[in-house]
Amino acid sequence: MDERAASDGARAAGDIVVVENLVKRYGDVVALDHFNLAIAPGEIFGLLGPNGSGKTTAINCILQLLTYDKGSISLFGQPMGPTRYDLKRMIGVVPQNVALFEELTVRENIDFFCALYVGDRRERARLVDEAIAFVGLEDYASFRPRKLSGGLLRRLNIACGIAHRPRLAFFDEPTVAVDPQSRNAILEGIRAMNEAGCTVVYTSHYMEEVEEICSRIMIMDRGRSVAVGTNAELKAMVGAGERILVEVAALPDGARGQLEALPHVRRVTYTESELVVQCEQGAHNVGDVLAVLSAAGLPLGRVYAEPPTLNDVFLEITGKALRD
Ligand SMILES: Nc1ncnc2c1ncn2[C@@H]1O[C@H](COP(=O)(O)OP(=O)(O)OP(=O)(O)O)[C@@H](O)[C@H]1O
Repeated sequence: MDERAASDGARAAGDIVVVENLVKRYGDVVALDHFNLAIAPGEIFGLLGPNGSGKTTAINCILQLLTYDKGSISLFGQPMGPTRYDLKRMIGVVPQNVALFEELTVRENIDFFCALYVGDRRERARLVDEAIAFVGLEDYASFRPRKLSGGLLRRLNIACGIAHRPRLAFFDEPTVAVDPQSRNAILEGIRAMNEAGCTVVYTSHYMEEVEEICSRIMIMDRGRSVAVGTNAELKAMVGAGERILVEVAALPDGARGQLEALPHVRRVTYTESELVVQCEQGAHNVGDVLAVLSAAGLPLGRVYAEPPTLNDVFLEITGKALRD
């Protein structure tokens, strides 16, 4: 992995994806607003942002599926353009919406997409077998898509996108509406692909997934990058620490004021019998919080502390939650 100053997302020599000052408008809507992105070979790079933040638009511009108003894109160190089939051949795409042929079986669907890249029939048969095994669809190879559950369809969609063994693969929200078993299979598959040398760009609005598999993460909002770094760097960037949650039937103003006055407390919220105390990084305030509540004579329910999440980072930077 490269040693760039991770928080600024600046480009480095040898980057496999470089996007500079990309602007994309749909009429009056600015979907990408001077968007910059730099990804090193070997990364699993996460694009995390709420619905409408511009993730799909960014990917579709990079792939030249959309025209854009301004900016430049290079892939594998070369300028990308609509007719750069030499570069497109090295790319795999798993689109957000499942795109398959209903009249073809699982194996035939994968073979169809793989044949767009690989002419040799024998080599293709091997690649298709590997892709089927890779997504765990061995028992369904002769099924037609209508016989498959949502999770299995997603796995087939992935196999179609990666059977030709791309050097760079884009996954656009591949786990939306899938069961936990398929979700795990998808994430494990992406990890295995990456370990075999494929650079991965992964979009999601699920922070847990991005935290789990990505080497670096860009947080997007309103068509812009608002922060870039490793999971730990992003959390350190905003100084968010543990969050203490306490079930308590009431929170009198006096107790609230005392909690807010504790030295490392950043924010106190109370809704529907749940008190949430957001602390600064490195602060361990559970004892202090409980002391205030006990002194106020408040009977407590469950008490637990959570480490900071990327939602806390998003909240600190944008003032709103990643998922409303
Ligand atoms: N074809 C289109 N015509 C008009 N506006 C569009 C079109 N596609 C996207 N947009 C708008 O551009 C912005 C970015 O959308 P985009 O789909 O790229 O976001 P996203 O982060 O991928 O969201 P999601 O997670 O919902 O896919 C949004 O405001 C969206 O409404």
